Amino acid sequence: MSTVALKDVTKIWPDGTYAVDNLSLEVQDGEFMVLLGPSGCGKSTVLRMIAGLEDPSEGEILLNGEPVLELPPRDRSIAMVFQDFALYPHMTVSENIGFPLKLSGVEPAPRQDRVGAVAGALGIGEVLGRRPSQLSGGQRQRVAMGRAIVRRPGLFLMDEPLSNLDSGLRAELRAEITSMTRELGVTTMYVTHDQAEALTMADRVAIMRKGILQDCGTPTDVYRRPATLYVAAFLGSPKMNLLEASVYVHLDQYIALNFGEQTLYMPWNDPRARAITRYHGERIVVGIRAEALTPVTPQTPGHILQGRIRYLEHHGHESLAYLDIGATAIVVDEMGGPVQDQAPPEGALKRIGGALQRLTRPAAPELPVPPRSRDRVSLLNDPGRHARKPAELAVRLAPYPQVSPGHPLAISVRMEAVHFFDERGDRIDVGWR
Ligand SMILES: Nc1ncnc2c1ncn2[C@@H]1O[C@H](COP(=O)(O)OP(=O)(O)OP(=O)(O)O)[C@@H](O)[C@H]1O
Repeated sequence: MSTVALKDVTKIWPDGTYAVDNLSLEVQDGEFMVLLGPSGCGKSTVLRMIAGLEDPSEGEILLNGEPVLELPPRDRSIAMVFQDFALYPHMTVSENIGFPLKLSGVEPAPRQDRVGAVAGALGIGEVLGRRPSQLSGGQRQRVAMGRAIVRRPGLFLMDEPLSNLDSGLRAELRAEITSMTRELGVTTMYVTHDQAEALTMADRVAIMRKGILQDCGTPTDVYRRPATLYVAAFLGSPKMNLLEASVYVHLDQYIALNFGEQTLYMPWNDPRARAITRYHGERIVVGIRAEALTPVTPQTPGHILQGRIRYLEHHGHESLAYLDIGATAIVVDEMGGPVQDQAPPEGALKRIGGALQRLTRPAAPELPVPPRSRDRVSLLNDPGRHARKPAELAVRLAPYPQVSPGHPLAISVRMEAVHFFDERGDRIDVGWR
């Protein structure tokens, strides 16, 4: 039995960098929790604090309900596997896996039994007598996992364990890791920047950006109802269409979402209508995934956008059309660098609250400093703070469709699958999850 709880955990490096900012997260017994986010967002630092390799600057970490910050790493019943694992080159696979048991004084016979069982579960029972140099990359990673798991830890921490492997092997090991950890019932925290890995492996996914937790839920939750604009932009391929819209409320009738040249009308009986009423006369971000869009004949009634194909991408099993619809797209910064509290250098490019800004003056007081606890500032109302560009609406088409760039295309929008975000990037919706 092993549970993990992080309470208001912050890690500030000596240079002032916030690697992790006020993180609270609970992992249930036997759960497979994936920490997902771009490079530098603080994922590894979270694992290292749980393992006891780093101390938090603030906050509390509990294992099985007990505070562990005073406990040295070896007493935490944790096993960790990294991207760059090191096996002992002069030892056989069997000796490598059994080494932690030997260190803790387990007799050779039971040791051999446990090594055999773990190697069998990992599909490396046939190579127990080989040395690491005689193994493939995938086999070596399995040995590293075997060595970590053989002590039957309460908690398994994995930091991008598959990132050095080729894509075929990654997919294969993905399935093996999840079935192994579920079979053993061991609580697992798994770090990756690969959304496919996160969505296929996790019971729940925690998505981080610049040290701040953005969302946490099942893969279906975070994909279908992302809590923030950032999560909406980060998950999914093709990327979610994020369009700037002006809101006009016609009480008891409908809400008009104006994209510049075109308007969608949300009926008044839509459960989200009341929440959007607050934004009358303001701009919001409307998020539409490609799967919520269907090409239709031009005169089809309903929620229709008229567009013109700008370019096509053929992916074999489908084609993607990118349409000019006369709208403006919001570009969300995906960089995962931590929040810097220092004044940036003159003329530097600094990303603030999801936006890219060229700073012409060095004066820190004039900078729009994001609120410390919430890395969000207005995305829409200050032209200096966000990137916008003409929208290219991504739409799925059949493979090799009979259309070409320049072709007009009418698109039906499934309104119930549309997402709404406010100027700070928070989801607009009531009781949404
Ligand atoms: N020992 C350290 N001293 C100072 N800064 C550090 C230290 N370790 C990490 N950082 C910084 O803290 C931030 C978070 O790093 P961390 O390794 O946790 O990110 P990550 O999300 O795991 O990234 P990656 O996927 O690239 O490993 C980064 O900006 C990193 O440069």
